Amino acid sequence: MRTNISLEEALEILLKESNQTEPIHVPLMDSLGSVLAEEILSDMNMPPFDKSPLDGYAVCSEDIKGVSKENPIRLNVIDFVPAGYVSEKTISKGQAIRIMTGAKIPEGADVIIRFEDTDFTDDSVTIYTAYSTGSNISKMGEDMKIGDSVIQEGTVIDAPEIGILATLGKSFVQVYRKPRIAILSTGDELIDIQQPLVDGKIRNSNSYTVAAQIKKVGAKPLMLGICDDGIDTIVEKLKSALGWADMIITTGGVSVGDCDLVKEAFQEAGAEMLFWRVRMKPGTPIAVAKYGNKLIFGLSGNPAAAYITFEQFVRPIILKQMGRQKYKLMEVESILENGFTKTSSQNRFVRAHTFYQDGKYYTQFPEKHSSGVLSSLSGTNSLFYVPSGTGPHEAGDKVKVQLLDHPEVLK
Ligand SMILES: Nc1nc2c(c(=O)[nH]1)N[C@H]1C(S)=C(S)[C@@H](COP(=O)(O)OP(=O)(O)OC[C@H]3O[C@@H](n4cnc5c(N)ncnc54)[C@H](O)[C@@H]3O)O[C@H]1N2
Ligand code: MOO
Ligand SMILES: [Mg+2]
Repeated sequence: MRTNISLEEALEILLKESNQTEPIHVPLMDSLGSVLAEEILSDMNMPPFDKSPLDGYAVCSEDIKGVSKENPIRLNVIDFVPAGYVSEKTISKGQAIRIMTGAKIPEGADVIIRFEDTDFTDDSVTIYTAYSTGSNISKMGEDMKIGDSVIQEGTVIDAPEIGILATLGKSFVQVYRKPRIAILSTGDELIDIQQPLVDGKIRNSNSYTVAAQIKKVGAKPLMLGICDDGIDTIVEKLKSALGWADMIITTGGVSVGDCDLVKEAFQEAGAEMLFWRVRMKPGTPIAVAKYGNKLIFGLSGNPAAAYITFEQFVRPIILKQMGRQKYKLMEVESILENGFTKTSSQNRFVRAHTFYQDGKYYTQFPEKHSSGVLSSLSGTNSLFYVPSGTGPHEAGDKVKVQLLDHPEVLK
């Protein structure tokens, strides 16, 4: 087992040990946010027929050659065709068909003239401008042609992709499966959130925070609840979860305390330790093991440490497993709104709120930022990164900030 490794080493080990899930077929609407595991070829032309992009009149360009305001032409209107219908008439010399946006162009017509450029009665239309052949016609296949590769494998399915797949009639789509992730909170001091507080105990918040983080990344959390600090209980819970979970996340019990037996439990359950302790604050005592191709993360019990190490290590691994090619948090240069008085001997992540104004990012951070404090995480959307050996920082300093939850992760 490696110990006291750098952030970069930890991430490198994890990325090497993580595998993409297998492709599965899911109903179209369940594919939102997943990565497409197939190339989508169009098996149709879109639009499937030449269609009108305007409400107006379908005419033949020959008929309106040379017309002008001074020399207009009057055509007989022989039919009316709304979208969704097909005119059975063919336009001959001197004739026009009243047509609505989205309707198929009638036989014999090669130009559409919008209402605003005509004068019309029930059975005639007067045209004052000449248009060349093909004007105002949406050609068959102008959006997609048969055989076009319209969505590449590896694309993250967002609303436009859902629309394209719907256009092509795909009610099921092949995507990389969302990993199932078991969450176990360890600690004799923990009680369920429905329980009243008892002296010496606290409610289990970590399971909920981590489950929410997993959901936000797009994977499937399953809370195993609370488990005491006894090694046998932890091993039993781990073994049962290893049967169905793709990944297990535990919180608590990874430091050096007498009751911190989670690392030992990982090994007792048959897993091989990959590393313990990363040179970062908060979250130093993170422990990671592997069981076959499944990763088991032992996050610190301190709520902010668990939250931040999830963002640094678990989130990119889940994204990679789901087939994402971009899984790193977006990092920007930002101007500090308040000072940070600490010098840091460790790489430190400070919870922060970052906003964008007039072309620049600005960052503020709350007063309370110790790893046991959860409340001040509310409203934060970023992490101010203080590399070891740097600081203190003054208001106005330009610093590096990681944006959590940035839409960039979607692509
Ligand atoms: N002698 C040393 N003591 C500690 C060190 C050290 O290096 N030497 N490291 C400290 C650091 S840093 C951290 S971080 C914590 C990590 O502790 P553990 O991962 O072992 O976690 P626990 O001891 O179980 O709990 C820590 C803290 O978090 C609370 N907790 C635990 N689970 C939950 C939960 N599900 N929901 C809410 N809060 C939870 C727990 O009650 C403790 O207060 O170790 C330091 N100690
Ligand atoms: O690593 Mo701990 O989370 O610093 O307090
Ligand atoms: Mg402990």
